[in-house]
Amino acid sequence: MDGVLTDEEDDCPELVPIARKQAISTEQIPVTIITGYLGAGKTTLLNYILTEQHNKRIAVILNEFGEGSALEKSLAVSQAGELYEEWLELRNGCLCCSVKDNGLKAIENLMEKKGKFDYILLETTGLADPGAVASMFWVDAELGSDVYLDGIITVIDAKYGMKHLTEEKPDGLVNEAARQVALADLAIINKTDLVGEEELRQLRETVRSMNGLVRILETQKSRVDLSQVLDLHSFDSRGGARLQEKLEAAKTVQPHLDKTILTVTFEVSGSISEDDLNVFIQNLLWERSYKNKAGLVMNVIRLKGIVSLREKAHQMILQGVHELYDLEETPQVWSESAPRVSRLIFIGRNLDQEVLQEEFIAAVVNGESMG
Ligand SMILES: Nc1nc2c(ncn2[C@@H]2O[C@H](COP(=O)(O)OP(=O)(O)OP(=O)(O)O)[C@@H](O)[C@H]2O)c(=O)[nH]1
Ligand SMILES: [Zn+2]
Repeated sequence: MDGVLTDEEDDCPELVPIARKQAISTEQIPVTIITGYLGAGKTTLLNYILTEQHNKRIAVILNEFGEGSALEKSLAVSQAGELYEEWLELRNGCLCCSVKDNGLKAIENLMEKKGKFDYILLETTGLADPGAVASMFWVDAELGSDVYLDGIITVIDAKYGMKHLTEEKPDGLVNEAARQVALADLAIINKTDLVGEEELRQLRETVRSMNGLVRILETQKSRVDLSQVLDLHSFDSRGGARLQEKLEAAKTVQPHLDKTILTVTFEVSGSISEDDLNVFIQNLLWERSYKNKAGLVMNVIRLKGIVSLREKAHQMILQGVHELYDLEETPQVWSESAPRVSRLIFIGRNLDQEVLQEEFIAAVVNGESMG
């Protein structure tokens, strides 16, 4: 890059897919995002984790990003029972960049003032889109930040969850509760004391049909086994082996309602070139050029995969959240004796398994015919 950076360029770094990323150092602090509809039990979960967990210094952040148009937002952080507040200044025009810069800066400021935390729990407000918050931590972690995204937990109300998940929004958008389930690495169905076994089973199946990757726990008063909640490594290569198992077990499920979120998955043998994979993903996430058989544009909220790149001896993990995606090398080497297989899973709306698989196969074949 040449010459002087203008203020604007300085404030709004360009978003580019990052292929090479440094291994996560032990210095980086995990961030777990806790989301879920109003009253589902997020705060109860936070408090449970704080009382159960005695050997970690946990900072709790209550988040209001992306809501309203106020120019300043506060970030409340509690540690060891004390509450601190940091103010975020949202600069003109570019909300996502401002939130990204300032949210992390606020956390870094806090660590300077209060000493390092071992873990950050971030509770979003009930109507927030956790995708925006997730991408803030996810992208920046790759730029050498102090924090990294460990996982997204969605708390679901056993009694009212089904109503929230199946609510249709008048504008045809995906409702907030469904979006939160689509993004989740872990779904906690809470308040099981309020429902019968059949009601619980239906909710569990609905959650499963929306998100074929999510781990589901059922709780009362958000009491969970902490080892299933913290240090999930859902966004980095340390979660690779677990992801491979999940991908092999995942199935495309036909949803009951056609406007709902669904999961589709497929596997394709052979290898794809990195360029062709980028084109496939960018057509899907950025150009929005893939449509289902009804002619509706596919809308992917989350994607994951283990992919065989022609250029690589190692398995690659592919991850996507909304428009962001990332490809990371895993420690796992492809076996010489067995054929290579790429497995992908997509969570979103208007997805068609056959169409996606055909597009992916076309990209694999394209690379082969090029030599
Ligand atoms: N019956 C029952 N009530 C519960 C359970 N877990 C939490 N609650 C209650 O549900 C209410 C809401 O819980 P919170 O933890 O505040 O929920 P939240 O998701 O943080 O709510 P908001 O921040 O307002 O969106 C509280 O009154 C809790 O005591 C449960 O397992 N069973
Ligand atoms: Zn709360």
